[in-house]
Amino acid sequence: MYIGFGYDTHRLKKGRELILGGVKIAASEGLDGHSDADVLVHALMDALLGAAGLSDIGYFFPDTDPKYKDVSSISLLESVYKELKKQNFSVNNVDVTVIAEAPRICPFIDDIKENISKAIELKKERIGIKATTNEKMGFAGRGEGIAAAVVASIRQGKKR
Ligand SMILES: Nc1ccn([C@@H]2O[C@H](COP(=O)(O)O)[C@@H](O)[C@H]2O)c(=O)n1
Ligand SMILES: C[C@@]1(CO)OP(=O)(O)OP(=O)(O)OC[C@H]1O
Repeated sequence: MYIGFGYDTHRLKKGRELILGGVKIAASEGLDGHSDADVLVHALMDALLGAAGLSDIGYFFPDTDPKYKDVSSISLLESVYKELKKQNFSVNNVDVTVIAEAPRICPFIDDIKENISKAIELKKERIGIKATTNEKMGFAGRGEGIAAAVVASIRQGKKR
């Protein structure tokens, strides 16, 4: 069994859509980035790549490549999962924490789980999604951005 950790942050900006875990969330600002800036999925990809000893998302999807402009991060997650499968890895479980002062993430957790479940062939029961505010402290607390931290466990061999 292998464990990986991923962490990412993106700045909030007016005129951008807010996409978290592949779910479009109505909000006055969205996350800024070269891609769709889905901070949750970025942290998840890094956790999976880290567990597999496979570098990071910047290595696989450089932000200088026009191919990734506004790309759906869920589609990148599918590619990451393909890389893992090539090396005979399967995912045991993933545990996600989103740090956001707003909006509330709770109502979207089931849809987020659904998207992740499809992308990495993992039962929804093995996907943890949580959210916390930063109690108004720091960049997340001031509403300047959103952060996500993910722990993932993978194994080499057949899926259970
Ligand atoms: N963006 C967020 C932040 C929090 N929640 C939910 O509220 C609970 C309390 O948050 P605290 O930061 O005050 O501990 C948290 O456990 C989540 O259930 C949320 O949905 N979205
Ligand atoms: C997936 C990528 C692709 O440009 O997304 P970005 O929106 O640039 O986000 P960041 O987390 O700064 O870097 C990861 C990139 O590889």
